[in-house]
Amino acid sequence: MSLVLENVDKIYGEGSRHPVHAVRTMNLDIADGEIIALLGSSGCGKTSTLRMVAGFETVSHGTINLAGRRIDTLPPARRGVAMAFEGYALYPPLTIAENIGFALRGERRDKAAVEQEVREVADLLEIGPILGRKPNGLSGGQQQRASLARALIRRADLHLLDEPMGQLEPQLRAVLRGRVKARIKERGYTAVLVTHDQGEANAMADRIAVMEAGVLQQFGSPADLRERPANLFVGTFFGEPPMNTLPGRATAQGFEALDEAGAVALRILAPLPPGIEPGRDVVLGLRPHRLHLGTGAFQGEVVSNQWLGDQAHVAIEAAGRMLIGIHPERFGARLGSTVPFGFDPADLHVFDKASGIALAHGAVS
Ligand SMILES: Nc1ncnc2c1ncn2[C@@H]1O[C@H](COP(=O)(O)OP(=O)(O)OP(=O)(O)O)[C@@H](O)[C@H]1O
Repeated sequence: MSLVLENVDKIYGEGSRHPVHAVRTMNLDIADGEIIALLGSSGCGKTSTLRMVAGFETVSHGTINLAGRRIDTLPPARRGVAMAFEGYALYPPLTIAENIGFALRGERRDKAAVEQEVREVADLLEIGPILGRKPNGLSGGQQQRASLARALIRRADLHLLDEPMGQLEPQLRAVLRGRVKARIKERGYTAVLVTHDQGEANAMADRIAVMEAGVLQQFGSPADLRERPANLFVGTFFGEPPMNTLPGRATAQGFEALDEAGAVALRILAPLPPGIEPGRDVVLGLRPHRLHLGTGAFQGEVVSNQWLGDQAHVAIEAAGRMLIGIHPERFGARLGSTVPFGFDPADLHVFDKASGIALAHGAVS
């Protein structure tokens, strides 16, 4: 069901001497059947946001609506929300199967049908063999999957998943991401996933809400965030390795990238995108896979050259800055050697230097 957060704030200790403003004027409009991820570094406010939706934290200001009904004033049990939370305890006296099936209790379902559904969701999460065991003595990863199974088995208006696979090994996590996503989509659930792992957000979410310091920076599809980052924070936070950045200035002929002393280090000849006037202080952004190594108008010194098995990551020092380029094959250049490099100005992202707001993507046509 659709979930709408309107002007939501979370202030811990409001009115006290040291209030913490954890979430600031958050607006999110999530469509029925959509999976979204709240993505950001530790302390950015994603868990606080999720806990307000679940009802474990009060909303300081603003409203939350689920399926057109206001829920922020309701107790958690009446919100129609299923949750898998880090440390969201399983009941110790019950077996894992009973813990998972417990969620279906109120639904007056046939016992055999419940058992079959428990078995199915347990197989999906690779915990079939531990269904008869009690939570104590199980690994963190097993308990986490049981908690996730308990949430996924419920037909709720909304599913909230807080770092649901954080304790699993990378390989298992990669397999389960796909399965969990398929299950959510098959059932038409709406889900909010909290993660600090952009790989997970990319793999599972239709849209990603990037947060920093309690503020929503951008809410868009993974492709939007990659190709049209709203600001310099999203540009450098999202994408691996991070976007290269070059402080510079717009000129009548294009852009000048400046070194740390403020001297012109690179001249990029290109017509200015509309809305950017000569003299504007900017930061130019270039994704590493758009930096061409071994060819181009510029020169840089190789400071590292790593072959990752399927691509090379090469760091070069140019314009007094460190730039990273991705090369699809081994790049045969020694450390300390000087190599040509270049890029298409159409691949540049241009940000306003003072505010960080994006001015243009694909600097020229
Ligand atoms: N109960 C609380 N009382 C006071 N401050 C809190 C409380 N819970 C969280 N905070 C603060 O609110 C801010 C946001 O925390 P939150 O847990 O929402 O971030 P997060 O992005 O989920 O981080 P993490 O990934 O580490 O869980 C942080 O500064 C945190 O210290």
